[in-house]
Amino acid sequence: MKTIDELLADGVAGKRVFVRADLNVPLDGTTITDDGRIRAVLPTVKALAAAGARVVVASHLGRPKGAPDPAFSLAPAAQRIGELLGTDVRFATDTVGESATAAVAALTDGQVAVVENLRFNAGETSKDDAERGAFADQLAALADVYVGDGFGAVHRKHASVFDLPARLPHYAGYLIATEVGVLKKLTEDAKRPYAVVLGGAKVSDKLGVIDHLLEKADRILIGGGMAYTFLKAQGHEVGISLLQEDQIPAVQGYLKRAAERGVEFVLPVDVLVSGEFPDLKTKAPANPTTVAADAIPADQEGLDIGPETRKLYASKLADAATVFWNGPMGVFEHPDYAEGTKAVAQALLDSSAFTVVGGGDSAAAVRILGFDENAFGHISTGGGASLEYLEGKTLPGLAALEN
Ligand SMILES: Nc1ncnc2c1ncn2[C@@H]1O[C@H](COP(=O)(O)OP(=O)(O)OP(=O)(O)O)[C@@H](O)[C@H]1O
Ligand SMILES: O=C(O)[C@H](O)COP(=O)(O)O
Repeated sequence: MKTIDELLADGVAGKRVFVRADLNVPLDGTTITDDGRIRAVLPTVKALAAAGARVVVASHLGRPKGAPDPAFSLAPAAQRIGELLGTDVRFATDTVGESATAAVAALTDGQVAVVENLRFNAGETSKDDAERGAFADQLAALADVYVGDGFGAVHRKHASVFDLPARLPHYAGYLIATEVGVLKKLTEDAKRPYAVVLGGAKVSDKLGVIDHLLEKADRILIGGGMAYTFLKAQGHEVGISLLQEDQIPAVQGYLKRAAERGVEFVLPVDVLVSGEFPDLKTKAPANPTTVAADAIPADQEGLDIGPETRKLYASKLADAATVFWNGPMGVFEHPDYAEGTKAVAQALLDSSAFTVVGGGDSAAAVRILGFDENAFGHISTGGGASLEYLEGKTLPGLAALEN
């Protein structure tokens, strides 16, 4: 993989450089609640701008349906980049249309433009190679060089991640180089005991990694939305909790293999439940009830791990030498459901393990809950991406940079 340092050494002054970032940040309306992913790509943007490149930053945000949707505009992210750089940043109100073409044409050496959400275009995420390719052609017209630095999206075979680098000279940015360096160490040389904590909401995306982790980890702790598919697989009722029904046989297989291999699977023993999802805007008191994990009422939803589970998980992490954590333990955005995530973060800090926290929401949770991000070994900007890397899968966005 060629890195941005080689590009800088060759000289980029006057060249239009397309930076594929992951600016998929959590938003409360138009307010960014955690700008970690924006700060993570700044070293690349700054270095290019300082070298006189005309920088075109592009990203997805959320999962709009292939058409413009103001709720997913990148405008707040563009503004934040400008604030952090201390310069004016142009914002194009489309991705490859008139506004983008004009914004890029108006760039002078060292200036930065941000184009609108890549996923406002159906071609970005299309499964059809030709449709994706056609969109990649339009993106390619905006630039002379491609720098891949959206680590959080490298597991997506999307036009800007996979097809565009094939059309332009391409390099890996600083963030991708750092992320890959740390995760490589984890796959090749994890000190034992190696504990993995999995939670979050993108359950179907993330269950598959367990198959691989059964070969690598000594302990697997399950929380967040993922826990309920495991509890159901053990024969417990989970009420209206998040459930991946079609994965139950696979999960039963994981539990069986773990027992055979001596890998310890740790599941919640108690959970916080409620009849309704909390209001994340008003943060009105949710008054959850604590119930045993095998006694979730039919009309209730599990939204955080309970106090006994918090203690149990802390004890299972205390003597670990390596911990990889992906996915919050509960709906941490609401204070009544943040204790499980806080307890795991604290346990990581209390242990002397090398700790890697992976995932946009997990990293945001750590910072929003007031922990010092520098106290962790590494905070990865990629959730699904870091898990698929650990699985040993070929990631389209990395493969494209290697070719
Ligand atoms: N029990 C639960 N029920 C529903 N949602 C939950 C539950 N526990 C956690 N969540 C939600 O999971 C979300 C984060 O999950 P996600 O899988 O996206 O994490 P991530 O890996 O850190 O992020 P990403 O994959 O986007 O980088 C949070 O918004 C949180 O509210
Ligand atoms: O949040 C993430 O994990 C990345 O930004 C990728 O987003 P996606 O899961 O919507 O592709």
